[in-house]
Amino acid sequence: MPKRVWIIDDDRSIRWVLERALQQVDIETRCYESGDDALSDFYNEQPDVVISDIRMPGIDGLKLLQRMQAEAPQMPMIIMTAHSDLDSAVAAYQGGAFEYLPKPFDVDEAVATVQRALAHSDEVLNAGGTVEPPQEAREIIGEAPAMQEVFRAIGRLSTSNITVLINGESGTGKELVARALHNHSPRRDRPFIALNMAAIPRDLMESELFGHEKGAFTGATAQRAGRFEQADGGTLFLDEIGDMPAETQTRLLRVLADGEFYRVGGRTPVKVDVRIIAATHQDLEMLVEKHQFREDLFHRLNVIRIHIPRLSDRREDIPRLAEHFFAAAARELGVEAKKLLPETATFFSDLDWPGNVRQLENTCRWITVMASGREIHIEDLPPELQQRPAPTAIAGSWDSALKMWADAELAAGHRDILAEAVPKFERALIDVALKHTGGRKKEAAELLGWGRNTLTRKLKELDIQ
Ligand SMILES: Nc1ncnc2c1ncn2[C@@H]1O[C@H](COP(=O)(O)OP(=O)(O)OP(=O)(O)O)[C@@H](O)[C@H]1O
Repeated sequence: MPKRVWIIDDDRSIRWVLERALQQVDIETRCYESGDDALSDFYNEQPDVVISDIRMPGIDGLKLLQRMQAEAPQMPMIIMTAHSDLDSAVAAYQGGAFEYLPKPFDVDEAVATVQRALAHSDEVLNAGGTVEPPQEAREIIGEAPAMQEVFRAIGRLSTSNITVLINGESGTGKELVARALHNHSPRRDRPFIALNMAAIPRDLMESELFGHEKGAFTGATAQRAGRFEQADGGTLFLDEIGDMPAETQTRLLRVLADGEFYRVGGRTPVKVDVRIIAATHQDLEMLVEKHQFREDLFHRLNVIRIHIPRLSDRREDIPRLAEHFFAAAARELGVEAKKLLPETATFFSDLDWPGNVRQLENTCRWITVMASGREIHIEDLPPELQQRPAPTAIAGSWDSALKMWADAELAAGHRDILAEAVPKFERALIDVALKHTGGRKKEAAELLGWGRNTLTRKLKELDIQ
């Protein structure tokens, strides 16, 4: 069925532009000059997505949002306005808008937003009505080679239903990748169910996974479907699989082999078709060796393995990730997005981030709340991050910071970049050497590996006092 989008704007040219752009991607559109006209139709039939201006004669876009949300809370609405003031953006999000588009907007961007809203409404329908965070919150950022490798794997697996085992430290984005695998798989229109083994009490695990019959145990007052049944036709994401108790491992293995199972206390087998994606931060091979994880189950899960690098192994992604999290935090909190000053970005990229992307995300949220200015200085960072980065972190990454700088310079159209970089480089080394020798030039020259005269000449050239 073609998707239907309503466009509501008193400006004819906007209606026309959006209508044409959406029709080109096979989206059915209907246009309204006023919110009141749209509303009276809305009580009879509803589109998949509404895109509406705020300021219009008659009912305004925000009130319209309120009325439509009351009628159809699951339907995504996109709010646009020429007056891209903070207040209307905040009001739009608080009113439950899916996205806010300040005018003038790029038409492609508007179309992409509508498509995201449509995908979101599909997802909500499939999830049985629970509202999940907007799609763009799940964008995976990764230009580092190791992340490109992950993307390629997602692409290659997009036509298959094969079992995948994801490895990576806590907070590296395992769940995000699992969702991406699902969203790019033939099962994308079916449910994605995530379950964290480490978060479920042992004695509830079986009933959580396989459901139970009424009366199976004290408190089982009604029959309940387990996660396997809920995920039928779709994907079941088993996070922290290394924490699965031995007896559940045995049951899981049987389900994977037979494609059927019994609810707790049940006698009739339940058949399901579920794709398993498992994840762990542990070394499963080692758990197998120590007899803490069944070897046969390990082999069933370990068909395709995706490794997600720790954040400190993809430092080049840190500035973009930070920017992404600042934008998200700003939206959540209804404030302007913070921006890292270049030296703060470098400092960020040099940190070790033991909590990986999740720690970076939390830090960006903390800064958004705590820092007063828009531009973030090193002093604005949480105190525990302000200590000097470990020497290995510095040694390992100054060249990547340099590369980032060069990249930005060239992207900005600057030329002759060595002429700027080399003196900076020399000045930095000379400064540090002089600091180490308390300003004594002869020794500093030695530390640098220069003759004394060379240092004197350089000091003059670089105008260092
Ligand atoms: N490459 C990325 N781009 C954007 N956001 C990311 C990226 N990687 C992780 N995140 C975000 O960081 C947070 C942690 O990611 P996620 O929950 O997927 O990690 P995890 O490896 O499953 O963690 P755990 O093992 O602790 O459950 C999430 O909010 C996720 O959206």
